Amino acid sequence: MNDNYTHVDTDVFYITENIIGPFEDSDEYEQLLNNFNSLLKESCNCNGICSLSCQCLQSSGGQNYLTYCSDGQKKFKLIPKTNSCIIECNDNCSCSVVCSNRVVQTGPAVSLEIRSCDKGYGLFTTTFIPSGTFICEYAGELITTKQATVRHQNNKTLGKSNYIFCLRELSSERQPIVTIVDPAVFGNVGRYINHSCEPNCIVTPVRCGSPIPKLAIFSSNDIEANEEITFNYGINDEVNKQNSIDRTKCLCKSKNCIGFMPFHSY
Ligand SMILES: C[S@@+](CC[C@H](N)C(=O)[O-])C[C@H]1O[C@@H](n2cnc3c(N)ncnc32)[C@H](O)[C@@H]1O
Repeated sequence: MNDNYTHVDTDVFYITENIIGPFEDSDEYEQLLNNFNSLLKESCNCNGICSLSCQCLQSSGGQNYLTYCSDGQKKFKLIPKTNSCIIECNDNCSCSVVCSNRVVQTGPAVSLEIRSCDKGYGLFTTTFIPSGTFICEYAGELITTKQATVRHQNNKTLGKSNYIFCLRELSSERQPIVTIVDPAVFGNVGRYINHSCEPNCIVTPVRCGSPIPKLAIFSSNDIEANEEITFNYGINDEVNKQNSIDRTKCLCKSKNCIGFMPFHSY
């Protein structure tokens, strides 16, 4: 993976991809570890560049990315879908490493910059980013719901910022799949992305050879140079709009701001 970013503070360790969180004596941890050490069952046996019959694209419910050329370079745009299942070709596939179904695994956009702002640090772009572009992964420690609850409570007690992100999906058998990432101490450049009630990015689960999805951040609008990269930390979370007691004030300054940060439950 091509990722040359570094952290500003020395007490944060740079990782380019998710790592497994601390050992815990629980079934949930055992399952998490098992998934972390497993390979995704989907792979393709295409030759060279994949076509629409590629098994990974078929398992994704169709094409994931549109390929286009800009400034003489091959670029990719996320194709919006009703089902958000994205399976990229991976190390177990026989296709070329430059097949057009490998985007998130190649690493973050190169124009990102960590800057100080009114929310602490924030992530900005130094150049224009078109809508549908892969920005970066939100990578950190993969933790259980129990660990997330403990860490969240500790952060609250100590007045520390919370970095934990919880992604909920439904499997094809309608079973809940929960992925929790904490980049507070071990994380990549994605940990600097702040929340906005009117964001310019979305988080999409993307599977690249592992059953555990990467939390991939894509632009949902065109983003101008020097604009801050944001996503909504609690989209579809109805609790969001409920009482504001004990909630962190939101500083996103958007005209649709609900006034406080999304509620966390794991
Ligand atoms: C994933 S981190 C984002 C980067 C962080 N600002 C930093 O300095 O490292 C999430 C934390 O940033 C702060 N934050 C993010 N979005 C915010 C917003 N819209 N309003 C206020 N604080 C925000 C909160 O402290 C939150 O717990």
